[in-house]
Amino acid sequence: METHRLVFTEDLNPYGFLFGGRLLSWADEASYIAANQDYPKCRFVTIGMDKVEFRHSVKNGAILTIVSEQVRKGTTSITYSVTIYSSHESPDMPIFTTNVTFVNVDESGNKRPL
Ligand SMILES: CCCCCCCCCCCCCCCC(=O)SCCNC(=O)CCNC(=O)[C@H](O)C(C)(C)COP(=O)(O)OP(=O)(O)OC[C@H]1O[C@@H](n2cnc3c(N)ncnc32)[C@H](O)[C@@H]1OP(=O)(O)O
Repeated sequence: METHRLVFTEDLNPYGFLFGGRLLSWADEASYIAANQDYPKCRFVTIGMDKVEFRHSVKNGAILTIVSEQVRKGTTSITYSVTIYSSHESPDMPIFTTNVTFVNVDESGNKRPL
């Protein structure tokens, strides 16, 4: 699944670049939407995100492309890779990558098979 975000002033940190927490939130949300589309009957919560590194600062006005793809299916969990590109950088050079894992839970919050 591919989605986009436009970086606004309210997304920036005090130095004038995109706040890292906002990027993590968008990565989580995009992969959640992908998982929800792939498994519409499941109720997913995020259990973990792999190591994250911020090696490219992102400026105001950048259009981000967020690509989420399923990379692993377990018993109760599902993992999505998230790759983010910026319109201010080369189109073949991601500015951020990680994996996000979700667990399928019941109405009481207990894990259950996919
Ligand atoms: C009525 C109204 C309806 C409204 C409808 C609205 C719909 C609109 C919804 C929007 C919603 C957005 C959703 C956002 C997503 C959150 O923001 S969720 C909020 C943050 N997350 C949480 O609160 C989850 C808290 N964690 C937990 O409750 C428990 O850890 C869980 C999830 C029940 C799992 O139980 P556990 O005993 O800790 O799990 P455990 O057996 O260790 O591992 C379970 C699986 O996870 C894997 N795993 C464990 N740790 C890790 C790790 N660190 N990394 C990767 N995998 C791991 C295990 O390998 C295992 O996989 P399987 O082999 O079964 O496939």
